[in-house]
Order: sequence, then structure tokens, then C-alpha cells
Amino acid sequence: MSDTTRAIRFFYLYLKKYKLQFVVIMIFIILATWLQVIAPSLLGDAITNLGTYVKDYFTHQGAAGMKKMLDGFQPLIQQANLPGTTKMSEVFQMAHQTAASMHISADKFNQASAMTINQATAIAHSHAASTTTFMKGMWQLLLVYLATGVSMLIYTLLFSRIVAHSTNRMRKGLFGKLERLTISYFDRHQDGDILARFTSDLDNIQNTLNQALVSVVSNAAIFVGVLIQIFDKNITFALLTVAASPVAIIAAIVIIRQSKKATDKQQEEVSQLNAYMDEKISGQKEIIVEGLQEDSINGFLKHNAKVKKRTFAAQAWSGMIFPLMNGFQLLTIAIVIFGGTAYVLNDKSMSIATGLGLLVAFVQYVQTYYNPIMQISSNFGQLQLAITGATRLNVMFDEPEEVRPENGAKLEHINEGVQIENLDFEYLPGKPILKNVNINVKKGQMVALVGPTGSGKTTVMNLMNRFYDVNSGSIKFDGKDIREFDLDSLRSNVGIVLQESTLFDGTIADNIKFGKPNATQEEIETVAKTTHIHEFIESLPEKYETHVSDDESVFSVGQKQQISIARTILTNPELLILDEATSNVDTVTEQQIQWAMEAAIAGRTSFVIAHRLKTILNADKIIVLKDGEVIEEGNHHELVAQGGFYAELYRNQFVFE
Ligand SMILES: Nc1ncnc2c1ncn2[C@@H]1O[C@H](COP(=O)(O)OP(=O)(O)OP(=O)(O)O)[C@@H](O)[C@H]1O
Repeated sequence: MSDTTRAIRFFYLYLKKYKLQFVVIMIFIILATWLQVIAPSLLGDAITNLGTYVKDYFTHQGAAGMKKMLDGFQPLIQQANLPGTTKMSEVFQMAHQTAASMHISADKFNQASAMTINQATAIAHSHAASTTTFMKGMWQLLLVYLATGVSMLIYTLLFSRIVAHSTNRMRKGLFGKLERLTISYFDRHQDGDILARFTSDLDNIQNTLNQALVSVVSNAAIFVGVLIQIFDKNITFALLTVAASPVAIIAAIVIIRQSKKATDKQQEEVSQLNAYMDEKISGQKEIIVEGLQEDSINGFLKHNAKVKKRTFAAQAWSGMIFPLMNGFQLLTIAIVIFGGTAYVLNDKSMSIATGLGLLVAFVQYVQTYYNPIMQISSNFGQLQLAITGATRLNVMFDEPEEVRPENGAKLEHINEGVQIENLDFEYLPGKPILKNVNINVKKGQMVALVGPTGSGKTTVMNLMNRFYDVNSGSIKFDGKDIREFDLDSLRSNVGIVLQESTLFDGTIADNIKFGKPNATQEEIETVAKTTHIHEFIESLPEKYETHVSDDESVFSVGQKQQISIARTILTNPELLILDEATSNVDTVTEQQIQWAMEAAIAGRTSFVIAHRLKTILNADKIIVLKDGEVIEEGNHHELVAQGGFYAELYRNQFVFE
């Protein structure tokens, strides 16, 4: 499936809910388009009406009208030799008398005067009619502009609402998905990359839906509407209007293609720069320790220079489209004026006012015709970003989720113990990590896992609460495969203290009661006392209400682990897995961690991944792992007596410490 098809499928899934709103939006887009299309025509008509109105106005008001009227009376007035100030009724009266004295029959006189009066009345009527037509045209135009604005406002508001709702649903869906993903997804993806899906990818989709999509749909409608309208109005003028567009469209396609290539390269460079910065920010302490700041800056400058180069290229290509289309628009206006004037002058049957109206209307049409082409081409880059965004979100949505057994049994207690049987596991196909591991632990026993780095100790822990599932063999609680338990109940009964503890944004109290939000202050303080961190917390000005986060912590690494142990004890898990902190901690903290661990382990079935062997001297069982295999098993004295790998390890560490 192509990226565009996947993106369309993605948008369909999220937008199909708003079918009715889309129908209303389409109605208003079509209405606004139709109004915009007829506006130039109405403007042309108004110009024609204005011409007639002005002509009639002068005919009626000006010299020509007066002359025409007076022409009829001229011979009579001259013959009567009257002063210029005489009123028309007096003139008429006198003219009548004079005509009688000149032996002009009353009939003839009446005929002549009636002709004059009719002429004046016709002019007055024509003037009144053209005034009404002109005013009506102006009102129509005003209403059309007003209705266009209102229609655009309605569909834009409706669209904004849909966009806000749908992107909100996308964000929620994405976060929900994130929570359901397997741990291996997080192993394979950098934090920055995951975060980018929530920020830049969603932003691109939101901006495109908000601006570009409405614009593309309405502009495509306007384009079709203008085409129909111009060919309906006048074929010669319409042909003149579209004459240059094939060349314009070919030029636009070429530029858009180049622009897309340049934008892709720009984004590649931007993501490389981001990855570089991500790496340097998280490793800043090491950079300072090693005095590598200058190298770090030089590396940054190299990436930044590449981004600058690619950004310029992308901007140059995408910036070209607008002036180019503007040029085609101006060229077409010139074609319409020259070609149109020649056509109007050649067509004897067309009045000057009609010709002028057509010219004005088509100069307007050229703009309405090119505007959509310009808008669609300039929105293409934004559309491309949204397609990329939707594709990236789709990829995340398609990731496999944790397998949750339907109607899985609720785990409440572990009454007999934990059995790991013939367990094989590999993270990556063809690279076995654990090989035929067998461990049997009775309820309440403490088992220690020891072995060199990379021997698979943490991996055993990862399998115990189903971060990963075994490839073959099984892990059983009281003889029941852990894959048959409801995942939430399994995890809430398996407490894990990780080597590197995390603090969440909130107070110290919030952090301790993380796994049991309704814990009382008394319960919180009890576990803090058990893990020997209470006194330190009490020494802080705001005590348990001190604000902490993973970045701004008041705790040392060892103290963080004490908090983490307190947090785990509070949830009172049936099985405890403890990965001892390897980081250098001072002897006082080490002793406090040791006490905290002992308090956590007491009476509980537990696995301890030990790095300092003195932590596990009292373990009921010590499992020695090497290259993913159990090579020795027994308690401390038995293993020392065996004189094998463990005895060697113990001797080395003892000498070292
Ligand atoms: N997510 C992963 N994807 C692929 N390989 C992994 C992953 N996690 C660990 N490994 C590999 O599995 C092997 C066992 O790792 P594991 O973390 O279980 O060792 P460990 O005994 O706990 O080491 P350490 O004492 O250093 O914590 C190592 O070779 C490691 O590189």
C-alpha cells in the first residue's frame, strides 16, 4: 500500500464520524464557490448598468436632454421673441397663442407638443428604469459579497471544530496505543522519535486539516465553478482566459516535484540534527567530563550547515510557485485585455457598455481562475507533510500490542511458588539469550541471580511480568502458566524495583504512592521508614510535599532506589523482583539500600539481581548464569564449597572490596 493510500485510510478512519458535518461544509463550500463565481459576472453587469445609468443621467439631466426638449419649442420661442426667464407653462401658453395667431391649427400644435412631451417622458422613464436596475445590481453585489463571507465563516468554523475533535481523538488514540505497545517497541525506538509523533506529526496533520484541506477543497470547487461560468458567459473570452494554463500547470508540476524532493532531504537533515542533539543532551555530563564540548559544537555546526543548505533549497523551490503563477496570471490578464478588446471592437452587434462589462468581468475571472491554481500548488508542501505524518502515525498504530489473554484468571496469591521450566528466549531471531533455564522457587524464598554482564539476569526478570514472552518453555506461578493470567492482575502482583529508578513529576508523597494512589499519609511514612528514607525526607523544607521530577530530583541515585523500593513495598506484591543499583553509592547509602532491600524481601517470594555479592549471602538459592545458561545453583556456602564460577567471583569481589 502506498503512503498516500495509507494516509487516506488513516484520515478516513478518523473523519468518517463527521459525515453529516462534512455534507453541511460541502453545501457551504459550493454556495461560497458559486457566489464567488457569479460575483465577477454581477460586477460586469453592474458596470454595464452603470454605463446605461450614466448615459441616461446625462441625457435626462444634461444639455442633450434639455436641448431635445427645447428643440421642439425653439421655432415658437424664436418667433415669439420671449425673454429667457419665462416659465415652461407660460411658454406653452404663449406658444399656443402664437401658433393660433400664426394660423397653425390647434391639432398640429398639439401633435408637435405631444411629441416633445412624449420624448421627455420616455427619457424620464428610461432614467428611472436605469436607476432602479443600477441600484438593484449594486444591492445584489453587496448581498453576494456578504453571503460569500458568511458561508466561508460557517464552513471554516465547522471545519475547525472537526479538526480539533479529530486530532484530539488521534492524540488520545496514539497515547492509548503507546500504553498497549510491547516493551520491544520501546527498545527499537528512540524517545525523541516517539515524541515527534505526538508533536510535529500531529501538528502537521492539524495544520493541514485546518488550513490546507479546506483551501484545497474550496479552491478545487472554485476552479471547476469558474471554468463552467466562463465558458457559459463567453466562449472567446473563456478560451483567452485558459490559453496559458496548460503551460502554467506543467510548470507547477515540475516545481512541486522538485520542491518535494528538496523538502524530503530537508526533513532528513532536520531529523539527523535532532538525533544528534538528543544524543548530546542526554550525554552532556560525559561530554563535560571528557572535555569534548568543542567536538560536540563542531559536530552540531556540521549538521546545522547541512540543514541550512537543504532548507534554502526547499524554500527556494516552494517559494518559486507563487511568483511564477502570479506571472502567468498577469500574462493572462494582458491576453484577455488585448484579445478581448479586439473581439469587442470587431463585434458590431455588441454595445460599448456590454463590451466593457465583459472585459471587466473577465479580468476578474482571470484572478478567480488562477487563484485556486496558486493556492493548491502552495498548499502541496503542507499536504505532503500531513501524508508523511499520517503514515508515521499509521506505522505506530500497526505495531503489535501486548497479548492480553481474554478472560484470563485473576492472580491473587502465589501459594506454592514460581517454576521456570526449560525456558528459551531470544530478543532478535537467531540470537538466543536464555537457553534451557530451569529455576524452582518456593513461596517466601529469596533467589539471587548472579553472573557476568550480559549473562541474561535482567532478561529473566523481563519475562517474569511478561515484558516479553518466552520463545519456548514456561514460567508458572503455582503451576499455572503466567500467560493464562489476566495481565493487569499479574503485573499488580509482581513488584519490580529497577536498577535505575524513575521519579515522576509530582511530590515525594505522590511518587511513593504511585502504585497505590489511595494510600494514606501514615502508610506512606511507614514504608519510607522501612526503607530508611523517611529521615532524609523529613529534613527537606517541604518534607513529603517537596516537588520532584526525573530531571530535578533532590535525591541521589541510591536514595532514588530507596524511594522506588518504598513505592513497591506499598503495593504489597506477591512476588518481588529487585534489580540492585550498580552505580557507585557511598557506604552509608549502600547500607541503607541494603536495609531497604531486606525489609522489602522479608517473608516475600523474591528474585534479586545482585551485583554486590554480600547482598545475597543469606539468599535461599543463588542461580549463577553465564551466556544465558544456569551453570551453578545452591546457597552461598554450597557454591563456595563447590569452588566453581561463583566461588571465583566471590573471591575476586572480596579481594577487590
Ligand atoms: N531489548 C533488547 N534487544 C536485544 N538484545 C537485548 C535487549 N536487552 C538485552 N539484550 C541482550 O541480551 C543479553 C542479556 O542482557 P541482560 O540485560 O539480560 O544481561 P544482564 O545479565 O542483566 O547484564 P547486566 O549485568 O549488565 O545488567 C545481552 O547480550 C544484551 O545485549
